[in-house]
Amino acid sequence: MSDIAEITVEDMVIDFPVGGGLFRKQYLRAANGVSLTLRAGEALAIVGESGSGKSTCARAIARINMPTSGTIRVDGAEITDPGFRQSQRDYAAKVQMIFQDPFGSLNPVHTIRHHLARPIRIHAPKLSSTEVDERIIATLERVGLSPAAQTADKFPYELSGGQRQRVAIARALAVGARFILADEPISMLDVSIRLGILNLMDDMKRDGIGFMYITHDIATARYFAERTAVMYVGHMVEWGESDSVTQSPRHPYTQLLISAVPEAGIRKTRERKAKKAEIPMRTPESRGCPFAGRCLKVMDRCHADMPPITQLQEDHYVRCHLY
Ligand SMILES: Nc1ncnc2c1ncn2[C@@H]1O[C@H](COP(=O)(O)OP(=O)(O)OP(=O)(O)O)[C@@H](O)[C@H]1O
Repeated sequence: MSDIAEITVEDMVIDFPVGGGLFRKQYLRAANGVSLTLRAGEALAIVGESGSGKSTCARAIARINMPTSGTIRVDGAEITDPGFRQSQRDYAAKVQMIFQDPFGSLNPVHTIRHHLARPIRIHAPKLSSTEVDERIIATLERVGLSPAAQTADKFPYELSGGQRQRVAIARALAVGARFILADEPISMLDVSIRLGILNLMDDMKRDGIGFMYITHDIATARYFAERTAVMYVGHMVEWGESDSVTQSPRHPYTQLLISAVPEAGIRKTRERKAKKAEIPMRTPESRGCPFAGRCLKVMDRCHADMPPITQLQEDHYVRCHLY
């Protein structure tokens, strides 16, 4: 299977059934009209609070969730199309997810060697035992876990959180991942080691790996990702080049996220500018801007109509009736 250059999501909607009666099912709309592109060698950060649909979108790209509508294309070929040529196994090798809790995805009774050998054998059954071992050692070295031979013989509990996340990254690389969907990969790690993981992933971009970097933290999005998309309850509200989105945020929700970032040397966060309100649950029947209930600049039409997309700069877009 050839390398993937681009994964494009267009107008993706994902509904989950959440109850209702026999004749009238109720659905939660976890993603609505999501369109984004992941490119080899680049990172796209998806930023938003809990429940904004970030993981749901990543799971759809990993083919764990099926979109209700919309398309996901890999170099132009639609992955939900029955004629899609790549097998599920090939695709799973090239597009891998890593998660917040690296310990959760590692079995405490097996060594790191076992954790890497198993997926390599599944995805490359023709390799000899020596070749499998060589690949394990090379990959552990690639992610900075040296001496690799010693690390390979360790059990997950003998590694720090940061080292475990490196093992998770190694496992993705070992089977030939070209895109990594990283779901809050540093949020459970000690602050002192977060930067090391971000730098490793940054380094991997130079080898052509593309990232979807899911985070609550817009400050790290700017540090690591070339492009940033801000999501609120299933909707992309602002997106584009990370510097532009984070330095000139235009959507009131992006402005709120930025205002919550503590400035260097200042302990207190700046005053948050938004109404206190419950994060709404969207359904297929919901109308208007999802942020209307919290927005200080809300207008009548915000409750009635979803704002159209406005292009602010070459690579900076917003969905807000103010523009
Ligand atoms: N399988 C499911 N069935 C029903 N609802 C779901 C399912 N998966 C996700 N949801 C709902 O979809 C919405 C989006 O969830 P999702 O996990 O994608 O958000 P998130 O932005 O990744 O949040 P977090 O940062 O907490 O991981 C939430 O309201 C969640 O409860």
